[in-house]
Amino acid sequence: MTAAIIDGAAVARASRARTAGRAAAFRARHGVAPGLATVLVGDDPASEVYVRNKRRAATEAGIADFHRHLDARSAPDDLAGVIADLGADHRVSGILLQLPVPQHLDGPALVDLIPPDKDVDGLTTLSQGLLARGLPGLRPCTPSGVIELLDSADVGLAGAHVVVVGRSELVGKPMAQLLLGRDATVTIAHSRTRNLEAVTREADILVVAAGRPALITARHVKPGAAVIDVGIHRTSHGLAGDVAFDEVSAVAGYLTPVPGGVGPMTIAALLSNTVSAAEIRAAATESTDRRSPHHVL
Ligand SMILES: Nc1nc2c(c(=O)[nH]1)N[C@@H](CN(C=O)c1ccc(C(=O)N[C@@H](CCC(=O)O)C(=O)O)cc1)CN2
Repeated sequence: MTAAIIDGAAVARASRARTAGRAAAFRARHGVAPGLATVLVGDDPASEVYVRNKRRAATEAGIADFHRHLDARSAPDDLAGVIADLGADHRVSGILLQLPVPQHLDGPALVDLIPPDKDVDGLTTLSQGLLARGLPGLRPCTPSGVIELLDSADVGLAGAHVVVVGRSELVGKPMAQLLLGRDATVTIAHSRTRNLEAVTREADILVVAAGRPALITARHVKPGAAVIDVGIHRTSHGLAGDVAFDEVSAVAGYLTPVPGGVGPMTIAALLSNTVSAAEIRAAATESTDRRSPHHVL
């Protein structure tokens, strides 16, 4: 068997085109574009690439760019001030703090300073709680992108056994919650899981976000399973994922490549969340205006 390769770059392009249409409609109706603020602290080269790509994709989709770049030695208060300013700025629909932040800063605490209605990364404690409760809210980008990839390939989720390898706040945990919301049977495996191979071989769908290059080999995969590789590593041979692509493609039914798989979907989901945040805020403002005494008169 040779796996069908799920082309994340193509699915992301289609998603971004839909988002651009929504951004144009928003602008036509409200006279202002949705705005995305990217906050980068320090000069980690990979983070610089990701933020540059996010800003370029946002601009191409008709989303206004509000970027802040802070020195690696910035104090927590400096960052808190920047986030507060962006939170109060009506032109800014969404704010993201690029992760990881330098070690002396508390990333989760800083993320929690982002106002919930501008949390386009879906990473604040409130957004994650809403997701866990199945309530409406902005969802984390990479897990949303994975769901969109699976849907694009018509891989059924309801009743499927999905094994998620990795338990990070960024991917593993919210991934499991989103899958539960789609009626999948979900197992989370992690670095302390015994006999990983036996666990992953049970999966109809295997989502790997372990942060270890080539962790998943052909032996870990049930024939015909869908394998989604969230990992991204810069190796001497170029970019690679958590999945040994060549050998797994001989066993799996579906497989995502690295690059060109989940990564582009993360950015597509971010843009979609940004326009959603703008739409939700505008609708809330309109309904407040309708209830104000001026409109009654
Ligand atoms: N605030 C956040 N920080 C981080 C997130 C996140 O979702 N929010 N995720 C990752 C990194 N990330 C987004 O920031 C990200 C990673 C990879 C890609 C991507 O498009 N990858 C390309 C290859 C690009 C390259 O490196 O040359 C691909 O896989 O094809 C986009 C976004 C950690 N931090």
